[in-house]
Amino acid sequence: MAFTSASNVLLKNIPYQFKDVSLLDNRAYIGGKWLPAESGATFPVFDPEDNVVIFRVVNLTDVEVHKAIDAAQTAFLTYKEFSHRKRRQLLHQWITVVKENRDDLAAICTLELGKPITESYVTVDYGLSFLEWFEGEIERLYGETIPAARENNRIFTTREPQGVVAAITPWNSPIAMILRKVGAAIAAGCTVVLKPAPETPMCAIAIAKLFERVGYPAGTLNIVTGDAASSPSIGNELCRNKLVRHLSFTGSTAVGKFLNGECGKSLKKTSMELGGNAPFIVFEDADIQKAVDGLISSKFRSSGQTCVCANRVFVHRSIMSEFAEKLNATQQKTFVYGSVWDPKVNFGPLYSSRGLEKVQKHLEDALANGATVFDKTSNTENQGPNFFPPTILLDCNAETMRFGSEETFGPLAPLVPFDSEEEVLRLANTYESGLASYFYTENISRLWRVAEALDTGMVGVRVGLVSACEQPFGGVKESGIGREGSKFGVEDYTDVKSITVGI
Ligand SMILES: NC(=O)c1ccc[n+]([C@@H]2O[C@H](COP(=O)([O-])OP(=O)(O)OC[C@H]3O[C@@H](n4cnc5c(N)ncnc54)[C@H](O)[C@@H]3O)[C@@H](O)[C@H]2O)c1
Ligand SMILES: O=C[C@H](O)CS(=O)(=O)O
Repeated sequence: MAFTSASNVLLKNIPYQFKDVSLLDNRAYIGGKWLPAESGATFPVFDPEDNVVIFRVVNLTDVEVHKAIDAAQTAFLTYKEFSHRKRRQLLHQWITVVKENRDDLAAICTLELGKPITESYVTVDYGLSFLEWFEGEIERLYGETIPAARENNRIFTTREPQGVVAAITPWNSPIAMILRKVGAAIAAGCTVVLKPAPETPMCAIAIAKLFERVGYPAGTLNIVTGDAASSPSIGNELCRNKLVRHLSFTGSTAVGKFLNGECGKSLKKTSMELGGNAPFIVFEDADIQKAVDGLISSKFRSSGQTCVCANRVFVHRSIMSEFAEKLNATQQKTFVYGSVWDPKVNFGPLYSSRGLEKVQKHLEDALANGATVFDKTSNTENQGPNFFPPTILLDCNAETMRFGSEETFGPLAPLVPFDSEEEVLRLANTYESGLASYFYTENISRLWRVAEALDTGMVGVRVGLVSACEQPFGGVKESGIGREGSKFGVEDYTDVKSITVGI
């Protein structure tokens, strides 16, 4: 297998040869220029497989962020005059270059996130599906004519792009999260200042490298890299600068609440895609193997590191032992471990030691409060420092154990017994989050009752995966504001203007 350092940016040899090394850049992208931090500061990016530093990326402050916002505003004044047809044609070109560089993008995702390479291709294709959906939406951003009460008036509406969007994205599924957010804003006619997660900045930089090859005005997309948690001036600038019309955040509920509050001071529009704590309910009349397959695809996807992963697994007491047996047998047959560069491997490490610590704390807490581990997952030896195997817990209680009120974000499947529909709906709806929920039943009346009763933005019925470009993605309660993907995702970056004409 060829071992090569793709450029002086990549600080580690990997078993992959980049086709286009120009995608590997460690600088910020502002006003169409690739720039270092004015302070010269950089921050490290680690390989989750072995905690080795693989990149050092520029670490900006509000100084550069302010310049990026100015560049985005200047670009907006030009870009907003482009016809919808021209915007669609440009987006189609971006889609084409992303497709042409799919292999390198998947490799960068595997490098930064420790995602098995096959899963990285899935996340690139998932991100592409959003761009393709948004391309179709651009020329459907219709207005309306409205019958006026006053006879000599005529009223019509238009949908207008809001302007500069500040976008902040998380480390998990970085390519998809960036394209789902930035693609919608660009399709709507807005310009963007993107602050990617410090764990996966190179995915954002590579996407910007490809964006740059299309004929957008300089400053339409800007990338400001930095560890905003330890350098709050970045977030302060994005929240306070009055040229920013919309702050679109995907990340933890705690940070989302903070940013939403800050944006409230200048009454910015915000989109918030926050944390979840998905209940996964298996009723006594469910097809048990289908429910097991659904849980495998929800709970263990991306090693449990998605916002829509099942977090609390409620199983009717009468089928608990059969369900647990089938779940363990199925997960032992499903997962292949080893190097994330091996296309046969489908289960990778957690994204960092911080992620590992959180899952370990949830496991220890559950065991200390009466839970027991069901069997031991086989053949997981000799995995890296951030590896945590798929783990099934029995005798769990969602009201007394931490997983019941905190997002685990790892491959821990706590099975909680329940006895009635009323009890499980009360348990499912107690938590402040309301992103996704799932349930399995073969009873059609129960299907409608429970789908309508679950207090989440998205419900999966006899499926463990709800995410798709055509589906409005988002939560209620403390899981967020607004929807991404679908037609709603693009409309969220437009304002409806009403025009009344006297004749
Ligand atoms: N609802 C969704 O669509 C969705 C999708 C993916 C992840 N998530 C959630 O994201 C979380 C995991 O991602 P994470 O660990 O990157 O979350 P995080 O909130 O720690 O960070 C998310 C982003 O916010 C930035 N950030 C952190 N503090 C900031 C501040 N003070 N000012 C400005 N920016 C700041 C980070 O640098 C990163 O870019 C989980 O809770 C998961 O549920 C939600
Ligand atoms: O982790 C959060 C993602 O939005 C989940 S998904 O990749 O969209 O299913």
